[in-house]
Amino acid sequence: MAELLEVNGISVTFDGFKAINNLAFSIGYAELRAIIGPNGAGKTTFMDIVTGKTRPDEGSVLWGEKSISLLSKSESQIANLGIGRKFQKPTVFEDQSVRDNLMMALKAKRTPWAVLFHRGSDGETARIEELAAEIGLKDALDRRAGDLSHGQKQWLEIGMLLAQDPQLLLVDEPAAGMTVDERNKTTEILKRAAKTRAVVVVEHDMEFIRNLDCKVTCLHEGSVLAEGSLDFVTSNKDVIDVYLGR
Ligand SMILES: Nc1ncnc2c1ncn2[C@@H]1O[C@H](COP(=O)(O)OP(=O)(O)OP(=O)(O)O)[C@@H](O)[C@H]1O
Repeated sequence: MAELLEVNGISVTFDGFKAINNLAFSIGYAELRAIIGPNGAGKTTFMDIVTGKTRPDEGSVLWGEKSISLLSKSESQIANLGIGRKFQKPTVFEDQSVRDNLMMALKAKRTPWAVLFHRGSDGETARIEELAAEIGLKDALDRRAGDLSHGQKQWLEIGMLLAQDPQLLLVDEPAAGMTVDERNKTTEILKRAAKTRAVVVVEHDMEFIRNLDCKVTCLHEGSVLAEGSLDFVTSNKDVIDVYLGR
């Protein structure tokens, strides 16, 4: 398959309400994509479908070179195939250090066989330092995660996901509650991460999306309303009408 993820014709109905309506979406192997859309557009439901939390009533969700159908996979199987998800609220182990949080995430990736023969390696220490540098927390490795700022906790959680080496990372509203400086750093982290994997960012903050400088998909009523550059999407008449509630 030319793309990493190809979603076609998916629909989901909750109690007679069509939350996702014949949605098509695809993303390449190393691509950054922003998903926008008004409240209730179906952004969260879409991510729930990709991660196996919600099953569509129809359509296909194909993954990777072998076009594996994700619809027959459980949530944990999908995670193991290489799809990581970051929810809006950071969930780190507050009483553990940044280093230990990253270490736990690295260990979670290992197969039972590798865990059995694990002795703790230089390679692992180096990988933790590399991850900490990627998320701008190299100087905070020995700090208690609970003492980090909101932005730093978000980066730590992104680092914990990167430790598991996902091929696709889904990130829900990363900029919410961040200072301008934290937002800028988050932009850098996500752009860097997308150089070697696919990253999908669901976000309401248009300035943040502009700085991501990537293709944008606008959802509305469970379908793609417009797709392209941010300027292209935000100058689309249907998008303007939806955002202005017309
Ligand atoms: N489990 C559910 N049962 C019933 N309705 C649901 C369920 N999950 C989502 N919906 C409805 O489906 C629609 C799409 O919701 P979804 O949360 O995917 O939108 P969203 O684009 O993520 O919105 P927001 O930007 O507010 O997070 C909404 O109208 C929502 O109320």
